[in-house]
Amino acid sequence: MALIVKIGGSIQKDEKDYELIVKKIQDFSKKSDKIIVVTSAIKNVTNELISATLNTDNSPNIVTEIYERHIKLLSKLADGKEFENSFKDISRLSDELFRVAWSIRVLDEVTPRVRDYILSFGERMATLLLSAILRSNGIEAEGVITPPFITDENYGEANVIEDLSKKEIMSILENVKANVIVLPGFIGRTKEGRYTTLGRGGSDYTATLLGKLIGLREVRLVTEVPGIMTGDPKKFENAKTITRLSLEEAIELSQLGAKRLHPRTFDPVFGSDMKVIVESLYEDGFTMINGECENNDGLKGISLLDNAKLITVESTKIVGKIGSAARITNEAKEAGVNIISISQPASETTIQLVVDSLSANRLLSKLEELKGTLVKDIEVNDVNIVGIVGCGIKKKEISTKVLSIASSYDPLAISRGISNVSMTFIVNKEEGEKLAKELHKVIVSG
Ligand SMILES: Nc1ncnc2c1ncn2[C@@H]1O[C@H](COP(=O)(O)OP(=O)(O)O)[C@@H](O)[C@H]1O
Ligand SMILES: N[C@@H](CC(=O)OP(=O)(O)O)C(=O)O
Repeated sequence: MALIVKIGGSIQKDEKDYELIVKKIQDFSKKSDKIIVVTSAIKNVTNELISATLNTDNSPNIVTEIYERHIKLLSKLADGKEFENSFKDISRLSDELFRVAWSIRVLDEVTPRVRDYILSFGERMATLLLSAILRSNGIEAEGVITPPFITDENYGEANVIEDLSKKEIMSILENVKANVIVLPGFIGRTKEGRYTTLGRGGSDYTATLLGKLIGLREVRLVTEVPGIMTGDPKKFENAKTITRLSLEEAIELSQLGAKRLHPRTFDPVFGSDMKVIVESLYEDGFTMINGECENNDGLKGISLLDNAKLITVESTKIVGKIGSAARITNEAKEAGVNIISISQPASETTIQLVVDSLSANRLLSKLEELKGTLVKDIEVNDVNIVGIVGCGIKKKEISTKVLSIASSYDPLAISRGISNVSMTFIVNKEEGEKLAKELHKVIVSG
């Protein structure tokens, strides 16, 4: 039976990492006759390519540095004919990237389509590098740099057209005879062949969606942390690995930002018996995601989003007026701003939206235009979003405990997530970390 193994960007930074990746693929090869490796861009490359699109003056320097990093790794980890051939392939791709970098420098303009084209080089170069390293270590591997998915033209967050993508993938599988196939995560292309991206963290989603389309039972997401943990280990010192998550819990945690997973990572698992395992390259420990809530499930994990704004739109003109909320949310759509949370009291005198701080100004300038007609006042507050996830929260004694802790932080809004397995609290910016840490203590102490 084939297996999908996703290799994250966090674990592709130096020679040692690649030695461990080779070993991991060799171990999997003993158990599976076909391995589909999905790779992310190497560490930090997507961020650097994004910065090239934002600082166009510096873009040729940024892409030169990216090229040199790939070649340095290749020269350390591949030799002879393998080095020569892959050096040529990576250089050819980099020439193309370099030409685009110069074009955006001259034009000083980057459309969403060009941005995705530029980002696509990260995963494509990583595919060439990783497959060359695997071959140099005696693994029969082939890299295919054409994205496996056909998508719509929603650049930056493209939607996969599943039936066309399935045909594409089946034809790749038929044509590639090697035991190990390396494919680029995160990217797709339109029917016309233009590059698209699936959204940040999209390689995890590539892996699970490939699993669904091929009909596989197991997808492994290999990263730098030993699974999905009770909290981000960089923020919560005593965070522990969560051994098992039901599908609903995993969906809630990924939506709330855990392990920087793409929010749709677990959608493909619905209605299938596929299990997803998140594991570390460096240490033991993993999280298994599959199945439904179990009776003894308690609280599992916490997330803290610490860069959000609460926008309160006030007006008596909203009261009882059909379509008011739609007008306001439409402004967000027009401004290209994702609404993280939305609420309205039954008196209908306010509508509250929580959005990412970085995009808040775009929405605010649109809402200002409604002043005098639909909107009377607009208030803006810096807030944190604290989410707690676990099937156990369905139990009254557990939800009461969580609510009693949260109530002492005077939450501005409280909401519940899918199948009732999460609670989210919007609190003032200064309170978020304290509340998250107190709730995390409850999770860790069991
Ligand atoms: N609940 C969590 N469990 C594990 N890691 C988390 C969690 N929340 C945030 N993270 C962060 O996610 C990082 C791994 O995600 P990412 O850098 O995207 O890995 P990769 O590149 O391997 O996909 C970790 O270093 C960790 O700091
Ligand atoms: N390289 C893309 C896609 C991805 O999933 O990366 P990673 O596996 O390193 O999170 C990003 O940074 O968004």
